Amino acid sequence: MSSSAISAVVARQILDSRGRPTVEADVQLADGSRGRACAPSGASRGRHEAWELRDGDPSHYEGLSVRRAVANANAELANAVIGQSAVEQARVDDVMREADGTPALERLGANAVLAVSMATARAAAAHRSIPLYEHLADLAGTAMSMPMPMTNILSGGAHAGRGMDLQDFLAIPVGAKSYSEALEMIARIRLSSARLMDERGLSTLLADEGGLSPGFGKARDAMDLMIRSFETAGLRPGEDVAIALDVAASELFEDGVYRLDGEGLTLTGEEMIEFILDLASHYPVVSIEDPLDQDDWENWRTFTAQLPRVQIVGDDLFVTNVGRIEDGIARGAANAALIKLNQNGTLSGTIEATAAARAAGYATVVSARSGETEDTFIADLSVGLGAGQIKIGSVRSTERLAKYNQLLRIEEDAKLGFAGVRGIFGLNVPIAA
Ligand SMILES: O=C(O)[C@@H](CO)OP(=O)(O)O
Ligand SMILES: [Mg+2]
Repeated sequence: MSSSAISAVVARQILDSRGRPTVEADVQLADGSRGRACAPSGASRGRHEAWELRDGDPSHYEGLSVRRAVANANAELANAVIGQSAVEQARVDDVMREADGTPALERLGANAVLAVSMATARAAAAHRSIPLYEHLADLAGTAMSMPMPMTNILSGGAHAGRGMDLQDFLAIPVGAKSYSEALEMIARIRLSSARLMDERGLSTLLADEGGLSPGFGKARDAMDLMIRSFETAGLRPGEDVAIALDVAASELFEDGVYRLDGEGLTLTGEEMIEFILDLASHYPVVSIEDPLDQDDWENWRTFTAQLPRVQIVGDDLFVTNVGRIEDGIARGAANAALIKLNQNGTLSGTIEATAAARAAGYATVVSARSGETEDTFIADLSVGLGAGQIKIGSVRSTERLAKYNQLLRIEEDAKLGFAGVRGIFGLNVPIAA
C-alpha cells in the first residue's frame, strides 16, 4: 500500500446550523495523514441537484436523520475507496460514483459521497504537507486568487419564513482593494443595517444565514434599506458597494406562474422579467441569481440578453452540473454559475463544472448552503479554483464566519491577488494592484 493510500473511512451523524442532522466523514491514509469534512444542506433546493439521502419523512426529526447515509459511507463507500490513493481525487470520486451506480447518487446518498470526497482532499493536502487551497488549485490546474464576497444583508424566501418574496439581498463591496477590506466594508454595512432597523422598530431577529428579515412586503423597501445601510456605513452605493439579488424564483413558481405574495402579484414569465428589470434599473444592481424558474429556459435566455452588463447567475438552473451548464451556454442562459459542492455530489465533479463554466467565459461564484457546519472547505475551494467570487451568507453566525475568517488567514499566508471587481461580470472598474 502506498503512503497516500486510504486506509480507513469513519463517518458519523452531526448537526448543522439549522440543528438538522448531516454527514461528517474522516478519511485516514496509510502514512497517518487525516482529513475531516462535513456535507452542507440547502433549503431552497433545485429539482436537479444530487440526492441528499435522509431516513424518512423530513417533517420529523427521525425522518431528517442521515443514519443510512452514514452507514453507506462506513460500509460501501469505505470498501470502494480503501486502497485508493487520496491524491488521485478523480479516481476516488469515480469509484464512489461506480459504487452508487445512479446519476444523482440516490442509492448511497450525495451527502455521504461528498463528505468522503472532501475529506479525501483534506487528507491528501495533509499527506503533501501543503494547505488545502493549494492542493485544490493543483487538482483544478487553476491560478489561485482571493475571492470577492457577495454577502447576505437581508433575507426572505425559504430562509426567513417567506417574510419577503426574494430570498437574498446581498452587498458586493466592488470598491474594495483586498479581501480583508471587502470584509470590513461588509461588517460595517451589516452593523448599520441592524441599527437602522432597530431605530425603525423593525425586528432584528436572524434568518437562516444570519441575515436580517425585516418582513417587508415589497422588494423596493428592502432595496431602500440596503442603500440607507451603505450610506450610514459611510460607503457610496454603486461605487464602493453594489447590490446583488438571489430571487430564488423556483420557490415562487407554481402552476406556470410566479406568485409574489408580499408584492400582491401573480406574474407570467414575461411579467416576472419586467418586474426584475424594473427593480434592477432603479438600484445599483450588479448581479442577479435565479430570476426565473429552474426549467424556464426560454425566459432565462430572454432575461440574459436584456442585461448584458449585469452578472446573471444560475443556481437552481445549473445545479453545478456540467450537462446543465453546457445546456445553458448553448442557449445563452445566464452568464455566471453558482458553484455548490453538494449540488454536484463530488469534488471532482464540482471542479469539472467550474471549468465548463469558465471555458465559456461564465463567471463563477463558490457558494455555501443555508444549512452549514463549522467546515471551512469552501473558503479554500474559492481560492484554489480562482473562482473570483464567494457567497457564504451573513457575517452574523459562526458557521458563516468560520469561512470568512478562514479567508482572512489564507490572505495573510498566501499573499495572493484579489479577484476584486475584475471578477464581477460587466463591471470594469480598475483596482490597484
Ligand atoms: O439559494 C441559495 O443560493 C442558497 C444559499 O443562499 O440557499 P439554499 O442553500 O437554501 O439552496
Ligand atoms: Mg440561490
